[in-house]
Amino acid sequence: MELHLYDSWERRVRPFESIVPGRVGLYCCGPTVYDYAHIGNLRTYIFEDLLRRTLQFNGYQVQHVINITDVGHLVSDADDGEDKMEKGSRRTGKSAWDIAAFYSAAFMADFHALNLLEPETWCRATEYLPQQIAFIATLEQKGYTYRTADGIYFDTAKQSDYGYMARLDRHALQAGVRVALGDKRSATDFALWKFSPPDVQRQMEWDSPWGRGFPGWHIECSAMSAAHLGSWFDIHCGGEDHIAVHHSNEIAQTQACHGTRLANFWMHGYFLQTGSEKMSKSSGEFLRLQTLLDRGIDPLAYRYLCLSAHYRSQLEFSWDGLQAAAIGLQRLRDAYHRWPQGGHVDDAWLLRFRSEVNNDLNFPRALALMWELVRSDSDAATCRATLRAMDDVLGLDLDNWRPAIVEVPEAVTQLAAQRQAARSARQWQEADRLRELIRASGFLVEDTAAGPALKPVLQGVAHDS
Ligand SMILES: Nc1ncnc2c1ncn2[C@@H]1O[C@H](COP(=O)(O)OP(=O)(O)OP(=O)(O)O)[C@@H](O)[C@H]1O
Ligand SMILES: [Zn+2]
Repeated sequence: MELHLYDSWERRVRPFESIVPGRVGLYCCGPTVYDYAHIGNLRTYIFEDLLRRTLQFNGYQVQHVINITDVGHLVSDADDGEDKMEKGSRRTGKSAWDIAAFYSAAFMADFHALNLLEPETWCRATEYLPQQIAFIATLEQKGYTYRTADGIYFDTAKQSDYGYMARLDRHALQAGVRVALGDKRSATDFALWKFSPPDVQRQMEWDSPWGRGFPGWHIECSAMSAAHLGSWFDIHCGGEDHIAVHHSNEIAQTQACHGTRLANFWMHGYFLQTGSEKMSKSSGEFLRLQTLLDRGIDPLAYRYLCLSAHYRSQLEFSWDGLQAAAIGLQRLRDAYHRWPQGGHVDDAWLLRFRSEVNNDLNFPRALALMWELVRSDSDAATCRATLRAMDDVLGLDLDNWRPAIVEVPEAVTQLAAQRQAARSARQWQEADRLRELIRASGFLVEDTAAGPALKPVLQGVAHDS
């Protein structure tokens, strides 16, 4: 099956063809580095990584760009809140520049722990001021901007199809608007350049033809994606919340400046939810990847969990779900490493796998197919080689996994010895009681030909079934 992807612009799954044969330009909106990423944010990057791996699996060379938002993302979409970076600076007592460096590094650590492929380019908004200023100047020349007391704004009334991707009803929106507009002419208008406030010293600010200040959040992505991929490239991604505002505004600016809607395909990852709410930094439970690590959960178990839900459906987080994913991953690793090396990929299985992932990244089905292979009576070496090929797309890094060396506590060793003695004396009930005590201490006893062996519960799960 040829690759088919859902395009939020057309709101349908359609065949994917790259603009330049064999090559794909992919731009993903990156983190705002004022705090740690939560695992909801990370779900979106996992989806984008799966997209990229699927493109590569289909033979495309992918030019992947991710930006780092280190200025201009205001706490409110209405352009009247504080810059998240300056707020983060107050919260931590460090400079905005320092927290940008600190949280970028933390983000990179999460990124690598999830086995996400390194993009060709990371770009920081603060390093692209000339490009953003030039973009705004062109919009001004073309008559799309106006000035207020606090900045330069984009005039959305100049575009009859503003907000098309979100199917925004601008008139209904305007009539129902409750927020103060300030000097804005319309609720959908957005800041391109904000002036530094006269009374507060900003840490991040620059000179511009309009006065000292800083760029709006949306302009950075239009300017940086165009700088690296041109003003018409293949795929632009982000989380579902970006459809209505951030991406609608990127499209509006680019249409005005370059006459394109920036990307041929617009793709969006749906939220990780806690209860009925989006996981977010400001509300609900804020779970970091480190929180999972602290509980002894492998980051790749979270990746596995994300594979089990389609990217266009919301995923409700639960510890039970994550634990089930950890067990599934461990069983897979055990199976993979039990099988001998030296086999050949079974093309028929791989073709079936391809048709699942090529069907708008249907990873839940691809995962099910992979389990069908694991449970099949195919030759073991062939299974290993085929699973290895599938893992190029799944990214579970099966090949590099090694069992952790876990030290068995002395008390557990003693319980195992007592159990062995009970077995020798044919005291089966006592032996079972001791087995349960050992399990409660986090270990399983396996009776092998060489005598009893102790394994940590998670590692031993595969043999339990
Ligand atoms: N709960 C979530 N599930 C999946 N993706 C999310 C979630 N929340 C945000 N995202 C996505 O994460 C990416 C990074 O967003 P960013 O760093 O700007 O955080 P944010 O949107 O400010 O997060 P928050 O709303 O928690 O403050 C974006 O693509 C965004 O759409
Ligand atoms: Zn963006």
